[in-house]
Amino acid sequence: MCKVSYTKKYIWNNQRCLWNAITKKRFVRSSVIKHDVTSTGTNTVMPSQISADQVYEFLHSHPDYLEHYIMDEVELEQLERWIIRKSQRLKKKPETPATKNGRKTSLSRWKFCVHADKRQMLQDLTQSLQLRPTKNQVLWELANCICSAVNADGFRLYLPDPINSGALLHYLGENLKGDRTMRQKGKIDISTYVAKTREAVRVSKGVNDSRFVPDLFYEDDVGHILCQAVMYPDGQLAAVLELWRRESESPFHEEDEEIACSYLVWGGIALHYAHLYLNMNQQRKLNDFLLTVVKSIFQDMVSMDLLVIKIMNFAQRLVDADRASLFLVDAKNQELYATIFDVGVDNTDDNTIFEDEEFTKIHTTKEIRFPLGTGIAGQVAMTGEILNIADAYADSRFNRTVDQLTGYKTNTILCMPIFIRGSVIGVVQMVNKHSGYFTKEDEEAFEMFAVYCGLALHHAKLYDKIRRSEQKYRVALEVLSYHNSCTDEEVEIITGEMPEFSVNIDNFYFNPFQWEDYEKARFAIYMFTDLFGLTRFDEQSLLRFVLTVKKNYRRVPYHNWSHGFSVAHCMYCIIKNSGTVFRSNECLALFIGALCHDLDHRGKNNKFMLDTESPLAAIYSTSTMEHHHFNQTVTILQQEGHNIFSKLSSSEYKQVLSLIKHCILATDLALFFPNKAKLSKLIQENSFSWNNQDHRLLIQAISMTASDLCASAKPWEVQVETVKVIFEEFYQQGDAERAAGLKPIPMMDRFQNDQQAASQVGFLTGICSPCYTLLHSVIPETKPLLNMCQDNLNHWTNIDSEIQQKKMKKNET
Ligand SMILES: Nc1nc2c(ncn2[C@@H]2O[C@@H]3COP(=O)(O)O[C@H]3[C@H]2O)c(=O)[nH]1
Repeated sequence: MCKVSYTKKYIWNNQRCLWNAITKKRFVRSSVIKHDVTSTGTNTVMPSQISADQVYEFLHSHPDYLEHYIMDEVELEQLERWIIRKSQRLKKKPETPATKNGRKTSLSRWKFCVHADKRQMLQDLTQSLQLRPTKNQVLWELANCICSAVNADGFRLYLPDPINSGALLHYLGENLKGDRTMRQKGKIDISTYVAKTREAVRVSKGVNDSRFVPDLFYEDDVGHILCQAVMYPDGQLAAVLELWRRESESPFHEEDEEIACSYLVWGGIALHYAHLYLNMNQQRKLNDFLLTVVKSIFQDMVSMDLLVIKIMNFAQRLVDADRASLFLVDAKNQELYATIFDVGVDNTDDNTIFEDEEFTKIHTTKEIRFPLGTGIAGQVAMTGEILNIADAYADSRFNRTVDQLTGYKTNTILCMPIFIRGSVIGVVQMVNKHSGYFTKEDEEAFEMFAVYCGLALHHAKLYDKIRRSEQKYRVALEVLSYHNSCTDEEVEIITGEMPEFSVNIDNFYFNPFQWEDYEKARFAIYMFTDLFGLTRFDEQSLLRFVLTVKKNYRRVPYHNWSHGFSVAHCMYCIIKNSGTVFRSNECLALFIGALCHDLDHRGKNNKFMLDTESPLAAIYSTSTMEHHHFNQTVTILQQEGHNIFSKLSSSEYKQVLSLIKHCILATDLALFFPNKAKLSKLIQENSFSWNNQDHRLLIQAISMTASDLCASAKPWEVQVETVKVIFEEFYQQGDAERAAGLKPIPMMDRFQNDQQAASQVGFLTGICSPCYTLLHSVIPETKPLLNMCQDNLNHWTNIDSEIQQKKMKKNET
């Protein structure tokens, strides 16, 4: 007690002395300083003069005094500045460090160590992260730094076992080894203790510590241990660092612990940022990859299998697996079979894998097949749940036969189901993680890849289906074109000299009904030749074309070959009688357009197609049938030996085809009304011009409608004959509508046939008469059409009046 108070007093006295000597006066070694001391304490005895040598001597022989002084009086920042300055001086000029028991003291070693500058340490960490960007690498570097800073002889780094919670794995710089957890009669090893408590532990051999198992010194040579927890800033355990010194060295001190601690604080931050950096990097890579995958799904439609392999390859590198396989479900046989098996790691750069077709070795085999439910893959396929297996051979579900077959040893497995529309279509398997086991993060990343695998497979299946239906479509088209094309015999029949026609067909009064179908074909060929000659056209193609067109009109009551022919005939008369108003290619389009304008008509109108949701209406929502008629025209032209335009230049061909489309679409009565309004306006304003392309298109469209409705502009007998078949077709549509649960309009209802005359009056008044009036205004030579239409209208009006009178009389009686 007495000694203690003496020491305190002694220290206090000498502190005062030193304080004055160092801080109040200029301190020059070996010089004498005159010094007036003002006493502030009653016990103080101060020498009036003190030399620098004396101070130096004093401090040298009283290191404890110096330490107390520095601890009490020197600011931490000042202390750090000294340390840095000192370490920089030492870097330039190495000094022999002070030794204690033949080795550096902990504190001095820290000062000498280059890592005393923590900035340097952070730089080193960042650099190592760039070289090997893994979290474990940062920890490894950090451990090396601390080991060097506290002058430990070695260290062991333990990482939390991702699968076995609470257990640790020994990290050897590259890989993880074994389960570190050791338990013995309620005791655990040091690292597990530190992991659990997060307390730092300093212990030396021979010291019996009841907290740990006795075999804590795993190597004979290890004499002292300093074990500390490495934490993330969020308080999670990143690792446990176990530093050790040989038995011959001094034990770890509190300072060593503090040094390590200070490094660990910085290291924890570095680790946190490393984590962010890695995450960001990985996310960027992932985004780039997924973008490429999606692009590839839409662009490389044909190579979807390759895409699946690429996806797997990327996933494989992401989870660091040695092998990857894809098994597909064979639902019929309740089996799984390997389509992609044993894909090795591909080391190509992520950006190049999509350019390199031969990027990976792929073994595809159908020989690896096993029942659903067998093995890990079978289990996943059955349950649809992910399996992460740390030790395949210890798992009873593991199917060893595949290993026996391949000679490859499976240790760890990550197996994921692939779903398409809620059902498992296959499983993708990652085998043997290069270090340790597949983690929760691996599972999450892999899950997303399984989704993309599913997407790619789904697309592969869809494209396969499309390819197959394309082939089927081709076959169907071949069959169809065989049956829908004219035969050589048919061509033979109409080949040769055109017979002399006893009638003058160049007139609007011509009755198409009096001729047989073949004769109509002959007339059609004649009209074409008459209009265009045969110098620009191949005769054989023309024969085949006309005969095939004839064949492609269905045997419906009205919209049949007769109708097609009579419309072409009317157009022929318009062209013939209108002089040179239409240009050659326009005539070509008008005539061929008229001949083909109702190809493959089914006797039902556009509204019916829409109402009954026919596939045609799904393809063309407006002018449904007219689009189809044009398509049929093109299809016939494309058949072998049918292209009547083969001698035209490509620009002429394009122009004629585009005009044909315009002409055929114009036969949709829905388009007549706007066309009528436009042309009426032009005529009223007297601004119609044959030099204006739009006006020309307009009059072509009106000419098509006029030809299409020519039955109403024929002599009365022809009109009556035609109306019979028109209404028969209308009634058939009405019947079909009724059968489909729809209510037919009165005109199409066979039970309201007394409406025919009234309907004709309406039709001729509202549509036909305005059409021929307009046509007559622009092409006066079409006057007969207008006249006949007017005649027919008068007939129908009279008939309708009679019917109305009869009805009225009937009602009166
Ligand atoms: N009511 C009535 N409609 C007709 C007559 N002639 C043609 N049509 C209709 O007019 C339409 C013109 O285009 P489509 O040939 O497709 O179908 C035709 C028929 O629906 C007719 O004399 N009377």
